[in-house]
Formats: sequence, structure tokens, C-alpha cells
Amino acid sequence: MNIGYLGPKGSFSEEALQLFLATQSDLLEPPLNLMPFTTIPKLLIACQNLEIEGAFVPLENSTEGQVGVTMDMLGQTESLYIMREFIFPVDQCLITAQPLHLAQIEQVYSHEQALGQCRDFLETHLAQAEQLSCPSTAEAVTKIAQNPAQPWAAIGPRRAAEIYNLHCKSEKIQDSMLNATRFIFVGHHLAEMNEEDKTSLLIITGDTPGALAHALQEFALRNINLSRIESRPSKKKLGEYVFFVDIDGYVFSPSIQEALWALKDKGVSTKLLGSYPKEKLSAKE
Ligand SMILES: O=C(O)C(=O)C[C@]1(C(=O)O)C=C[C@@H](O)C=C1
Repeated sequence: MNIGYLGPKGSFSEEALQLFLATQSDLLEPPLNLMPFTTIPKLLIACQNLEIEGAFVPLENSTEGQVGVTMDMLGQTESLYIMREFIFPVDQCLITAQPLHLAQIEQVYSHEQALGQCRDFLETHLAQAEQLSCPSTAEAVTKIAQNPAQPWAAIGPRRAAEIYNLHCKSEKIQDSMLNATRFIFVGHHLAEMNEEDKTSLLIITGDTPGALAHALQEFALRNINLSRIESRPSKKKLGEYVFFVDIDGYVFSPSIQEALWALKDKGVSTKLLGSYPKEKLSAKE
């Protein structure tokens, strides 16, 4: 079974995927082949085109918020379902090729999410350094490995420093010690019903007073708990948004089915993104 992740080797995605797989003997059929992709859109499109059986992607971070590209791709792709979620604690390290002083570092490379998670550290200790964004933290780390004579640093996982034989200058440099990223495993089927599930939906309402409130009321009326709501630009018109909501329960439960029919009657379009077991504890706890 081929499973894709945002690479290269050593990314947080790969590390989280390895831990996730260790907990999922029933979902995935061995032998498992883990395939790195350079971007999240390429990865999810490969999954949609059945080139791989599953994709493991970040969805949101406790410090930096939504991973917009994952949400947008979930909205655009067809026949993909979120089958599992996995919460992974993220500790960021400052990685160099040689033992540089902080004041000597001229450029810092990382994924935008990671730069955002370390904003305080960067402002306080590396204000002189230019921040440059890379497709992943591991990609940033390989850039440092390939240019060992440059006064550059990367922000990324400790494991990536070990894989690429680099120096971990400062550890746990993220702004919050409770920094964690929610990953999702996306596949081609709806997950089966479990003891405690959640359902993710994309909701598109009209632009009229109370439209969103009226849509959400259908859940409240049926005592369905809403655990998350986020908006993304519709990409059609400035100021127009679509909504990503998570509700408690399995999609084929009578109350959720009733709510979905009621939304249809109100002219609200919904797209089912998945129904899957709710994760309770983080992997490292
Ligand atoms: O760049 C990586 O290492 C990734 O796996 C991506 C990613 C993300 O997009 O959120 C994953 C976890 C961390 O929050 C930082 C970066």
C-alpha cells in the first residue's frame, strides 16, 4: 500500500506518519510504502488520481492555525475522505551545519508554518537574519546540509538534524511548549463507524443576513455538537467565504442525516470531507 507525505525524509509529516502507522494495524494493509511528495497539492492530486492509496497531511497547528493549502485542496478534490486524525506534538530546533553564534546567522530557512510557530524566538534572538520560506522544514534542512560554509540556519525537527548530520543549536524554540499539529490521513473510502466519531463538512451558504447562523442552527436544534468552524476564501470574490465545520457523530447517524437534509432544503450546499474516529490523546503523551 502506497502512502504519500510531504517530504523529503525527516519532515514532521514523515515523523508523525511513522508514529501514526504504529497505531493503525487494522486500517492499513502491509507492506506499506511511504512516498515523499514535494507539495501538498501534488500529494492530494496523486491520491485523487489513485496513484497512491492514502495521503497523510497537516491540517492545523495549535500556534499558527490552519494549513490553508490542505483545506483548499480538500474542498477542490473529488472522492477523497478524511479517514483518521492524528495529533502530533511539534518541537522546533534551530539547525546549523557548523557551530555558529546566533549573531552570525544571516539567513533562516523553514516552512512558513514553522517560522510562524517560532515568531518570538526569531524576533528576540535572530532579528538580524532574513527569513526564507521553503516547501517543508526537511527541505530547509537539506539546504543547510548542501551549503555547509554559509552562515545559514534551518528551523525543523531534531530528527532531520540527525538524518542530515547537522548541529542542533537550540531546541524547543517554538513560542508555545504545547505546540501540536493535527494531521489527517486521507483515503478513498469513508471510515467505518466507531465508538466516538466526528464528521467534517464543507458548507457553502448564500451571502444573506443570518445565512450561516441558520445553517448552524440545524445542528444545534438536533443537539449535535459543533467542535470546530473555520472559514476560507471562496476564491471567487473578495469577502466571500466557505466554511469548514467539524461536528460530533458519525455521518449516517439519524440526527446528522436529518440535519443534512434540512440544510439541502434551505439551499445550503455541503460536501462531506469524512467521518472518522475522534482522537483523544496526543501520540507522545
Ligand atoms: O515542513 C514539515 O516538516 C511538515 O511536515 C509540514 C508542517 C505543516 O505544514 O504544518 C507540519 C508540521 C509542523 O507544523 C510544521 C510544518
